[in-house]
Amino acid sequence: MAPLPISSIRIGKIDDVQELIKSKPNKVPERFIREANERGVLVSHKTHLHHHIPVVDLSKLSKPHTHDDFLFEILKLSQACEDWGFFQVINHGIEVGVVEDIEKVAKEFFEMPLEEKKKYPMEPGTVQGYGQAFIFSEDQKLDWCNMFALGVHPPSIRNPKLWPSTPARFSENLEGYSKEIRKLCKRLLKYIAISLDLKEERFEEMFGEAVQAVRMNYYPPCSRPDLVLGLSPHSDGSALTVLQQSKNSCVGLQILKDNTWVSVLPLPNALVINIGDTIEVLTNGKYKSVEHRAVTNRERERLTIVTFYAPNYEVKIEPMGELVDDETNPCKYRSYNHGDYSYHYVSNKLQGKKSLDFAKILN
Ligand SMILES: COC(=O)C(/C=C/C1=C(C)CCCC1(C)C)=C/O[C@H]1C=C(C)C(=O)O1
Ligand SMILES: O=C(O)CCC(=O)C(=O)O
Ligand SMILES: [Fe+2]
Repeated sequence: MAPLPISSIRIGKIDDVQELIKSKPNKVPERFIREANERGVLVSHKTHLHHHIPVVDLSKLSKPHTHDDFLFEILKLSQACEDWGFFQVINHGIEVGVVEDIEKVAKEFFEMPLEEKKKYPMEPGTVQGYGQAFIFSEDQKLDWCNMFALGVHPPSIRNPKLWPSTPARFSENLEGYSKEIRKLCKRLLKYIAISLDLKEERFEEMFGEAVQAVRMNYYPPCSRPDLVLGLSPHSDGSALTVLQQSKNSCVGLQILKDNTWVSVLPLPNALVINIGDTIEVLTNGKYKSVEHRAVTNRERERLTIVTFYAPNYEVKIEPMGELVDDETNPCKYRSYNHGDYSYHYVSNKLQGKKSLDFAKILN
């Protein structure tokens, strides 16, 4: 995917939030302060409600005791994808060591001095490297977050200069982790296909050599979490996203459910999965990519490791014939090439579900 034309992008000075809190722990610069309506008290008493999004036990799908157990879990999965766009998976089969190892190097990376991290810069108009993504103007508000993003698969999307030499085991741990997450995504897509009454391999066959990218998000504590956002509201452009929260993580992820921001309570050893825009389009809107955001904490830092899994850039995306009916369920999205959607997604700021307007058929 070509970088955006840099000459036209002026993004102003971007303060590194980790450095900010070292020098002025109680100061929140104007550029981080959101308008009251953006901070998101959307509705009533339910705001800040902690909620367990649906929990899917993958061992009940891979090694069910009975066929009914299998069907019950598939039903849970399909309800989660339809009603929430989010679920947590437990008993996912990824070894604790693999999860711990990636968390360790991600943490060590963010703890390095700024000069070291700046060796891997996210240049304006690109999405890989260390910095803040999705900033396209000088007056755009900033998120209270430092990011480090890398394309992982296929190798052609990698920028090897951005793979850090320190921490020493960073690349090795990321390779091992990404292989496991890739296997998990393939399994999940298989179960999602079953839940839609499609043949198991439907997505895998369609996706070709799937694109996989990782983004590590580090949210330092903020003295005024009520004024800032850790990550602006957005839906993910991927097919599936896998989010790992660091061990004993505080709450931070919120999803928009019935016009209310609902906090997701981290569960030990679970991974959070969400449906991306691509599955929404493929299922003609049956499974939803749901808007979400991250908020910060006054005392505690938070680290998340996020994998975006998507079809190959060459793949044509459109609602699947099996899920469209001209009479009862007409096509809601046009067809497009996933590479074009990726380009569109990364050329625009995070703004709720606006990116998906690219594909919507407006009546
Ligand atoms: C900061 O990056 C993102 O938030 C992001 C980008 C992912 C990507 C890379 C880091 C390098 C390779 C390209 C790709 C765009 C996948 C989000 O990813 C979403 C957005 C789309 C579209 C997608 O497929 O995943
Ligand atoms: O860090 C989080 O809780 C949310 C991250 C996220 O939504 C993303 O990286 O796309
Ligand atoms: Fe996201």
